[in-house]
Order: sequence, then structure tokens, then C-alpha cells
Amino acid sequence: MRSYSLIAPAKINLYLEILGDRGDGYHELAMILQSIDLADQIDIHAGTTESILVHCHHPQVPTDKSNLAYRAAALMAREFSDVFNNLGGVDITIKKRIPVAAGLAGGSTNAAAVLVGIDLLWNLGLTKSELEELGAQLGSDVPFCISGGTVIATGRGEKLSPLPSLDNIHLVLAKYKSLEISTPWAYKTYRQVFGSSYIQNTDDLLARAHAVHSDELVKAVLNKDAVEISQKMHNDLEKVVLAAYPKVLQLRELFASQSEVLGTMMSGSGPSVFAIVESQAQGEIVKQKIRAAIPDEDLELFVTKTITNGIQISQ
Ligand SMILES: C[C@](O)(CO)[C@H](O)COP(=O)(O)OP(=O)(O)OC[C@H]1O[C@@H](n2ccc(N)nc2=O)[C@H](O)[C@@H]1O
Ligand SMILES: Nc1ncnc2c1ncn2[C@@H]1O[C@H](COP(=O)(O)OP(=O)(O)OP(=O)(O)O)[C@@H](O)[C@H]1O
Repeated sequence: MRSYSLIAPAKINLYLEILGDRGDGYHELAMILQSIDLADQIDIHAGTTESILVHCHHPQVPTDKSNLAYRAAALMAREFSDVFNNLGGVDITIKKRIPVAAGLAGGSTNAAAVLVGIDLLWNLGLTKSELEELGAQLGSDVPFCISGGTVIATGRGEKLSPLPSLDNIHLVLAKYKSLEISTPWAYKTYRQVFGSSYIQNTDDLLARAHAVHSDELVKAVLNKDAVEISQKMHNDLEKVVLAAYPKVLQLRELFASQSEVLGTMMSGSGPSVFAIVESQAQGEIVKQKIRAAIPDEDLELFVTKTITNGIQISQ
């Protein structure tokens, strides 16, 4: 087949603990990552061009070499240069639905879709772990985005231990369109504020990571208990982002004050905030209440839910 259409889901962080500064520009993390059914569509065509072309109408998404989807295709072209030279380039169209620079891994999931799509287009037969290794060269969230689901992620986010899948947990997700938060800024600020409390010893790091694995949140996930999950969620980056962005704090407090909301948390480095609710109907009610309280068109609201998969072929 000379073209593929792929569905690339966003993620949320049910848990994000910063264990230490690795000294290589990254932080040692313990996270629980979760795919949600808010997704972009990535169409990939082979051989219509000699190089790599990216199309996307979203005003905040670049179409040049800085696009993560472009970088994924360039990586494949370098790794498999014989096939690339034989078959010609790739033409990538991104239909963006995931809010940009939101802490939802929008660029990362696009890159993961391009890796999966080119593997299929060029008949490479790469394994999941080979795709994940390539993904890790592009960004910490990319390996997770390939298979998605519910996963404990450690290291800088690329070491993955799947948990039993957690589907149909209903969520309301909110993001101010004009508010973008840089991931490097969030980690750098955290390091500046909390640097002295870091654990530098590898044994300590491993002990902490192990503690997280047996944490109550993991038990709540294993029990698929939305109420328990809502109570045990945690994100260290909230400490710096909520302090610097009052609108994000206000959104989180507004969600927390709704009687239908079981729990609320910022995703990743923000600024998107999600709230767990018991059903889609309750999600619609919360969405209406938030919209009534903040009638600003800049605020995007989605009723969504957890899903069990990462990148999927849609045709
Ligand atoms: C915030 C999260 O989205 C949570 O899932 C991720 O930790 C970030 O994942 P990502 O956007 O794929 O991040 P990358 O592209 O790998 O890194 C962007 C920047 O974030 C910081 N970064 C990222 C991951 C990590 N474990 N420690 C870091 O300090 C670094 O400054 C890095 O240069
Ligand atoms: N394919 C892409 N989709 C979205 N943004 C992209 C893409 N490629 C590059 N970018 C740029 O990357 C920046 C971060 O966008 P992205 O949506 O990936 O952030 P994010 O969801 O916060 O990522 P993460 O959760 O992995 O930290 C934006 O400023 C955007 O211009």
C-alpha cells in the first residue's frame, strides 16, 4: 500500500514524580501515562515527492524541519537510507485536534504515528521495541505513544512497564488556546526551586521508583477504581506551573469545586487540566458549568475518556 491513515491519541499523566536531576539535561521520573480518545489524524503517502513534506493547517504547528513528525520521517530516512533512496520521499498531512503545547504529547504522538506509518509503507517489519528505541531519539514521550494504553514510565520517560488497561474512565479536559507552556521551562524552573532536595544517589532513585510501583495509585489502577485514582493522582510540575500561571490554578480550582468531579490534575507540563467524572453525561454537565463560569472563547473544553491503545491504522 502506498498510503496509510493513522490515528494518533493524546496522553495524560495520572502521576508524575520528579526523582532527581540526571545531569544530562533530563530528569529521572516516575510516571503513570494514560492514552485518551482525543486524537490527531496522520495521513502518510509514499513516493509522491523525493523529500519529506509536512502539511498542517493549525496556526501553532510548524511545517518545516522543526515539526516532530518531520523529524521522525528524517530519522527513518537516515536509518533506512537505501529504502528511502529507492522508494522516494514521504508526504505527511496532520489533522490537528489535540491542543498544541498542552502537556498532552501532541507532537510526540504525531512522531510515533510517522514511525509506525513509515515502517508499514516501507515494509520494514520493525518490532515494537525497535520502534520505541527510534522514538526515544525524538523525545521522552514518543516511545509511550507507539503502543499507548496505561503504562508506568521511568528513566526520562522512555522505560515502559505496561499496566492492565484502564478504559472508559471519563474526563473533561480544558486548555486555554493562547496559553502555551514550554516543557524545558517547567523542568528548569522545578530544578531551580527544588534542586537542593534532589536525590543524587542511584540506589535511592531505584528505591523511590520501586516505591512508586507499589504505590496506592497503581493499586487503584489495577482495581480500575476511578474514585481511588482521582484521590491518588499527583504531578510535581503543578508546583511550578500553578504558581506561575494563575489562569491554570483558577481552572483547577473551578474543576475541584464541581460536585460531579472526582478529582482534577494538570497534565504533564501543562497548561491543560483534566477532571475525572463518573460518566460521559456527568462530563457534559461539568463542561457546561465550566463554560458558564468562564465564557471566554479562548478556553477549549473536551469531554473525553481513557483508551487502551496508542497509534492505530484507520484504513
Ligand atoms: C512533561 C512530559 O510530557 C510528561 O509526560 C514529559 O516529561 C516531556 O516529554 P517530551 O515533551 O517528549 O520531552 P523531551 O522532548 O524529551 O524533552 C524536552 C525537554 O524537557 C526536559 N525534560 C524532559 C524529560 C525529562 N525526563 N526531563 C526533562 O528535564 C528537558 O529540558 C528536555 O530538553
Ligand atoms: N507535530 C506537532 N504537533 C504539535 N506541535 C508541534 C509539532 N511539531 C512541533 N511542534 C511544536 O512543539 C511545541 C510543543 O507542542 P506539543 O503539542 O508537542 O506539546 P506538548 O503536548 O506539551 O508535549 P509533551 O506533552 O510531550 O511535553 C509547540 O510549540 C509546537 O509548535
